[in-house]
Amino acid sequence: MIKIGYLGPKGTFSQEATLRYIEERKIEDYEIYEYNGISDLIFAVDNKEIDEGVAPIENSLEGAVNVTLDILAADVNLMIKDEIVISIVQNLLIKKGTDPDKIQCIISHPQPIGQCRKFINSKYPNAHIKYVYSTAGAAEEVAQGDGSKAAIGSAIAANVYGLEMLEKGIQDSEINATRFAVIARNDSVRTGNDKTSIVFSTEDKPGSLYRILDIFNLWDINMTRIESRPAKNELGKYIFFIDLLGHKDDEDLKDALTMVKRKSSFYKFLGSYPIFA
Ligand SMILES: O=C(O)C(=O)C[C@]1(C(=O)O)C=C[C@@H](O)C=C1
Repeated sequence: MIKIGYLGPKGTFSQEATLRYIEERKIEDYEIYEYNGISDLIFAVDNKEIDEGVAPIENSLEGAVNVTLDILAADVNLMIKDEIVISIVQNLLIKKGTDPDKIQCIISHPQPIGQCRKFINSKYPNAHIKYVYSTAGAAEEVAQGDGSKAAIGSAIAANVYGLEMLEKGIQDSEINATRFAVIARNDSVRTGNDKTSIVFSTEDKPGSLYRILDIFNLWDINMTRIESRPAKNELGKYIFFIDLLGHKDDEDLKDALTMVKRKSSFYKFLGSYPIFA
């Protein structure tokens, strides 16, 4: 039996991604666990409370989910064993029967607030913005409120908390997708259609990042993502997250990673896993 966790409460996009993962990978024997924050979720995998955590890692409009990247790089020794991509439609949710003109506060997770920046600025430029841990948590708060608050979240959350969808599809672009990483204590075996994630930092010398990227060029390895985050020890120092096509057991990728490890001042392997089709 696999214990799978996600960012709750019910009605989050993380729940949708988790159900999609279970269906896609035909997982039959499982138990579901809900967490109030992404960090709680990842630490629950680390301390073996659960086996796998489905955590958002990047969104096509708002970019990286920093908390997921930072914890994977610095705080745990876990791996990505799978990925799921779902389309995200954001809606403005209000308490049923309340006056939309009375909205003074918009509540959501920071990612959806960022995904709906244009909508908020044009329609509710004076609203107070309140950040909470998840879209479903925001919906729950609106359901319990006096009608002065609106949440940004999914149609499922509207349903779960009995809210009205005042405006549908309010994200800045119709194309909006979030990639979730399935975080576990081990990664996955080679399927022939895989991706590999690593994080590293380079020495503070001219051309050091270039020399690492050139390894992928020489081995003809396709890079699908590069993201930098502060190294957190000094302003101007960074760590780099890179996704590559291939599996750690592919000869070329294995050789390339050995070289990267040698040329970097910090290196951590984050897992090989099947590409979400
Ligand atoms: O709040 C939720 O519904 C979540 O599942 C979190 C989260 C995120 O952190 O990116 C997941 C997908 C969407 O991009 C918006 C919010």
